Amino acid sequence: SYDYIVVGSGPGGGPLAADLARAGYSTLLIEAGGDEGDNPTYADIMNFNEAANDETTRWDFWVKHSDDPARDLKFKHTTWDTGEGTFYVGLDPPEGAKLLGIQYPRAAVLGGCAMHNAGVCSMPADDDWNIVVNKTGDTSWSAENMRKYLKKIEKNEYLPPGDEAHGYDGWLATSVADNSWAKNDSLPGTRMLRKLAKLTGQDPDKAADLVNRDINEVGENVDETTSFYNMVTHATSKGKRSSPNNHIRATLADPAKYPLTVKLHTLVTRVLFDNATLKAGSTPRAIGVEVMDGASLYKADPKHVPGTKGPVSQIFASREVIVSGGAFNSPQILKLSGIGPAAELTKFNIPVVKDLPGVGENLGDNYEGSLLAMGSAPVESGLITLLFRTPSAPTKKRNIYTWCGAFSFEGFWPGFPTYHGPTQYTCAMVHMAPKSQAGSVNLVSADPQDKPDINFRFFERHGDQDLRELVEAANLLRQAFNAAGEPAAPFVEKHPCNGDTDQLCTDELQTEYFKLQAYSHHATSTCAIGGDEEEMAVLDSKFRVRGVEGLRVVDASAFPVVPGAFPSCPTMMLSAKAAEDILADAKKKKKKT
Ligand SMILES: Cc1cc2nc3c(=O)[nH]c(=O)nc-3n(C[C@H](O)[C@H](O)[C@H](O)COP(=O)(O)OP(=O)(O)OC[C@H]3O[C@@H](n4cnc5c(N)ncnc54)[C@H](O)[C@@H]3O)c2cc1C
Repeated sequence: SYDYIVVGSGPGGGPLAADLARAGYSTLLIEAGGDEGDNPTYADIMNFNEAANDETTRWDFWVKHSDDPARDLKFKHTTWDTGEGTFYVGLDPPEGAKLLGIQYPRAAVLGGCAMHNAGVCSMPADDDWNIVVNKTGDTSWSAENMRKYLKKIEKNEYLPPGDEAHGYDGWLATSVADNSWAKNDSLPGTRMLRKLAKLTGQDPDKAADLVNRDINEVGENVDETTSFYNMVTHATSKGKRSSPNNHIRATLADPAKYPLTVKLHTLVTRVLFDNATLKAGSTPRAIGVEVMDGASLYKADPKHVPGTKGPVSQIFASREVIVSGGAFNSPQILKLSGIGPAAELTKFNIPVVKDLPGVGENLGDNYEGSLLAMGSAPVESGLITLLFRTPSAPTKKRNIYTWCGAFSFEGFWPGFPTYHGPTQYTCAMVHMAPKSQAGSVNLVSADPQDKPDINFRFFERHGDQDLRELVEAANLLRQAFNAAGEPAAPFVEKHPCNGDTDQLCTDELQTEYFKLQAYSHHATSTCAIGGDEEEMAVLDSKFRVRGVEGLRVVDASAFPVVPGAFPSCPTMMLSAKAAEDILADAKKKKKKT
């Protein structure tokens, strides 16, 4: 038995387990994957695409983008199982191929998806934190207060010490790229940068300095500021990935001081409750978890061998169980444990412990799309990172995070990305603050090895508006391409408008393109924090599962709305906050006894 059991070692659960152990509590961290911290595919941040494709850790979720199968079949990276041990990706599958869906990779490994992601570290808009204050009245969620958690975890390697907005002694290294290329006026990329400056109301002569601006700065009207920035990554300045894996390992390195135990290759199948608390009129109390031991037991793992099971056992926690399986797995674990919409649980003969209709609902994600064009010659340039607001955005806040460079990024499928040749040039776009969070994660059975059914229902609510904003962004970015000048220009666009076949690049054509081809990889909000009066609230502001004792959810599923453009660093901040909240409760309980 342990004081705490944490399920899942990603940005939500990993740092939390380490922090609880560092506070002296015996903590068990259970992770379905292994530890690849020393594997260069994961340790070197530049290998992020290889990492996301790697079978060692990959969990494949095959998701839907809508309730309309015919619409989803038009997604050009729809993936099929050929039955011959290979995938077919595209619109014209071979006969007999079995439809899998749209790939949504996750990493089952110590450190979670922070071990295969690109490491982009970006603060959300203040409103994305403040919404929790507005919903729950808990002022500890104010953007101002949340900054202290970045300061606590960050080991900033890109600003001189003393910057009030940042931390320098934490476990999470942050760094930026060398953007000195922008000072070279003869580069095609620099000419594009200057053009983009003009298009977005910035001074072209200041662009070479602005590309070094701190994207995680604080200040007046930051969220309304259109500007170039330097992209921050959670990696060291030497290119080594920094993630919860580092914090966990550093904690394990001193077992005499920190009582942390990590159990790898273990699938948590459900949360256990004290039977005495399951009677009518009592509040159910979580007392532990049931686990199945073994690697590759979950069917999202491409290495899973059908029919394989592992020995099942029970592990107990004297204080609390914390579920941190991520936006797909946390709601699945809760539902398998009897916490979720009663009708869905009953359908699968799962005894209802607590009827909570919000579990697995409210799934949100940023819409992503890209403008890809082929130059006439390779485009010499570094990355241009720009945050801007498109004209029809309903608030004054910037709504697009874009990064442009000589790469291609068109979403996810087995073997992504496509290399289009040395002249490829892309502006990748993250559309922030999506106005629809109508997605869901639903059980397909009561079998914990099964993957759930995941449907994002893209553009279901206010979709026309979000699509308009994406088209506006593409129209603006397109104007910068040919500013590159010869020999890089002229460019032939591949999408959203296909320069080889489309006579006219209309807004209608682009709207249709983004509606069918948008993709995403920042899923959140399926066990959302909400106010006492909100029927769909799953958690209170202290991460406690409503109506249950001894159980919290701490990961990206707790955010009521998608936090800004990139959720990894915000989730690690949320984790640090959860540790503080849990330890404060533990202190209170100690005083009482
Ligand atoms: C390809 C890709 C690239 C990305 N790039 C970026 C980026 O550059 N910047 C950014 O900010 N965000 C990025 N993200 C998103 C970001 O990494 C996630 O939002 C973040 O990792 C979420 O953290 P989490 O703790 O909620 O979940 P996860 O990171 O998914 O961690 C959950 C952990 O729980 C484990 N687990 C799940 N179920 C069980 C179970 N039943 N038993 C035991 N263990 C279990 C999993 O194995 C996993 O390790 C990317 C995501 C992907 C997929």
